[in-house]
Parts: sequence; C-alpha cells; structure tokens
Amino acid sequence: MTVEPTRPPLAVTLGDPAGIGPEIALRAVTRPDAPHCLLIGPPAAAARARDLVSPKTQLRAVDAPEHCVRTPGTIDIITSSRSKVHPYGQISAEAGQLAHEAVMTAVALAKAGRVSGIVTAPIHKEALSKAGVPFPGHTEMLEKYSGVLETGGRVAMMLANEELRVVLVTIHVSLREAVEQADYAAQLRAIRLAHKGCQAFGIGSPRIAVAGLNPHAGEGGLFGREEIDIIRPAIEAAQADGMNVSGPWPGDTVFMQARQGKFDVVVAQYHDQGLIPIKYMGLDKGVNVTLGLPFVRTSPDHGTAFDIAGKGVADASSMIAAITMADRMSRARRG
Ligand SMILES: NC(=O)c1ccc[n+]([C@@H]2O[C@H](COP(=O)([O-])OP(=O)(O)OC[C@H]3O[C@@H](n4cnc5c(N)ncnc54)[C@H](O)[C@@H]3O)[C@@H](O)[C@H]2O)c1
Ligand SMILES: N[C@H](C(=O)O)[C@H](O)COP(=O)(O)O
Repeated sequence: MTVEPTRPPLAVTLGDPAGIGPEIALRAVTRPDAPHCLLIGPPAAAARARDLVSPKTQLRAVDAPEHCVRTPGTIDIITSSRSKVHPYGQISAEAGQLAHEAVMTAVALAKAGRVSGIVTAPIHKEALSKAGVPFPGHTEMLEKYSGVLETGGRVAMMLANEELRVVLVTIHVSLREAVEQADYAAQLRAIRLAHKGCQAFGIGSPRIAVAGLNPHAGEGGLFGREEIDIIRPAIEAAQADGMNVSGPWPGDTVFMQARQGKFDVVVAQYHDQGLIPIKYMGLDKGVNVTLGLPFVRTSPDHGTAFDIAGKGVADASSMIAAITMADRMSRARRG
C-alpha cells in the first residue's frame, strides 16, 4: 500500500561513507515504526549499506522531497552525482566532501521548510578538514549555513539521554582555547540556549546547573578564579532575567546530582567535561541536538566508528533515538 505523506519527511544524511553512518541510517529508516525519512548522500554508500543491513529494501532516487512517496519496502534518497565506493575505515578528502555536500543539501531543504528536520549520521572531522571544509563539525557548519549568525544568533550543542541533559559552553576546540573561549558572553549564551532548549522539551522553568571550570569549582579561588570572575556573574545575570539557574557547581559531582533529579540540565564548560558523563552511560542512549537553529537537527552521540564499519555489527540505537527525537521535536514545532 502506498501512503501519500501529509507532512515533509525528515532528512537523514548518510555521513562519512567510509564509516558506520550509512548502515545505521539504513537500519533506522527501514524499521516498520520509523517516521517518514528521506536519505541524502552518495548512492554507492547507500546501496552498499542496504545490501549489508536490509537487502530487500528498494532505494528510489528522487530529486525533491515533494516527490517522495511513502511505500513499504522502499526508501527515497536524494543522491549526489558521484558514486565511487569508498573503502571502509579510511580517511579521505572525497568522503569528507560527500558528507559535507549531504549536509548542505539537507540544510537548504530544512531552511525552505521542505523537510521536517535533519538527522545527521556521523562525519569524520579529519576527512572534513582534508576536504577543505572550514568547520570542525556539524554544529559549527549548521550555525553558519542556517543563517543564524547573520541574525545575531548562536547555537549550542546539547547531548541528552533519558536521565541527563548537557549543554556545552565551548565545543570543538583545544582545552587551552576552551578556557579562553569560556568567557562571560559564552556562559550567558549557553545558559540561555539551555533554558530555551529545555522549554522546547516541555519543561516550563528548567532547573539549570552550571558546572565550574576548575577542580571543585575553584574552591573559593584556590584553584583558579574563573568561577568568581566569569561564571558566577553570568549566572547572576541569568537569574536577574528570571531563569532558574544555579552554580557554579563542582564538575565532578554536578552530573550525578542532575541524574538524581536535582537539575533538568547541566551547562558544561568544555567538550569532554559534558560528554564523558553522557557517553559513559552508553553510546546507544544519547542524542546530540543543536539548540538555537530555525529547524530541528539531531544526531547520534557517537562517531564514524571506522574500526567496525562494514562489518554489520554497528548498533543503530542512538540513530533510532535521534530520529525519534527529531520527529517528536518537529511535530511539537508544527503544533
Ligand atoms: N555526529 C558526528 O558526526 C560525530 C560524533 C562523534 C564523533 N564524530 C567523529 O567520528 C570520528 C571517530 O570518532 P571516535 O573514534 O572518537 O569515536 P566513535 O564514536 O566513532 O568510536 C568510539 C568507539 O565506540 C564504538 N562505537 C561507536 N559507535 C558505535 C555503534 N553505533 N555501535 C557499536 N560500537 C560503536 C567504536 O567502534 C569505537 O570503538 C572522529 O572524527 C569524531 O570527531 C562524529
Ligand atoms: N561532539 C560530538 C560528539 O562527540 O558526539 C560530535 O563531535 C559531533 O559534533 P557535531 O554534531 O557538531 O558534528
């Protein structure tokens, strides 16, 4: 039976063709209970993944989301013209370029409201860099391509599972740069985006905890003054704006407290401070959400896993969770 879609599909980009992205995407979108999805990526990678995880599925090339028809056993795909097969597990400029192209296509469709949101399979940052793409990851790319920067906005990375939500003050930079970048404006921006992001998840007045930068949140200045000079003033400004925010809390215990229910979200100062607690709870559970965009974007919480690509053993749970969350968020946005 063919069902005419009533709302645009979710765009699912295939990520780096040398990684597990195509296979987890195929596994996720061919589930019987999956929402309507449109794949975007290189045709050879899609066909190889289909052969690996869902050989009976037909891939149908379409040139626009409006031409998608939801048919059991068939998945629509917008393909790039090139169809070379990339060896699994190898960093290459061409694979990075193909991954980048898919994201650009998806963003253009999302900005025009022609897809309900974007779910991105993992890209390899070194491949992206080899391809000359001047962004370390999707988040920075989406901030630029979405037009958010032009309107004076910024985005933030949130990672969430069923027990914990984390928003980062700084993302893909060295630890040294993270300390430099975690200034007053960055603190306030992350707090505000965490506040709005939680509201989008239905939490009216989210309890936001801000983690300190230094051991024991600086221990009154004994281990650094960032908490006193930068983080606390930003928290006070956010409180004056009516947000339910507290801290700076010691980073080694604040995630445990949030998981126990004391906070709805933790604002973490740098990448590994925030993502280790989430990933340690299981790569199968977390979802990466970009806050501050004019459209929905989610992603699994893991990378390209070159070590297992093509072996058919990649766990698609996080990809499935990312698609489920994007579907839920896009329905909530549409009302
Ligand atoms: N959303 C994204 O685009 C995204 C997210 C994280 C990392 N990355 C990038 O991916 C590349 C590789 O990163 P990494 O090696 O640090 O982390 P990784 O998440 O790719 O792999 C870490 C370990 O977890 C395992 N693993 C990951 N996903 C799995 C899955 N679905 N099923 C079973 N096992 C899984 C891998 O086999 C590996 O042993 C890097 O370039 C990194 O920046 C991209
Ligand atoms: N920091 C993310 C993680 O570790 O899961 C990852 O690198 C993906 O980031 P983007 O969504 O910006 O590609």
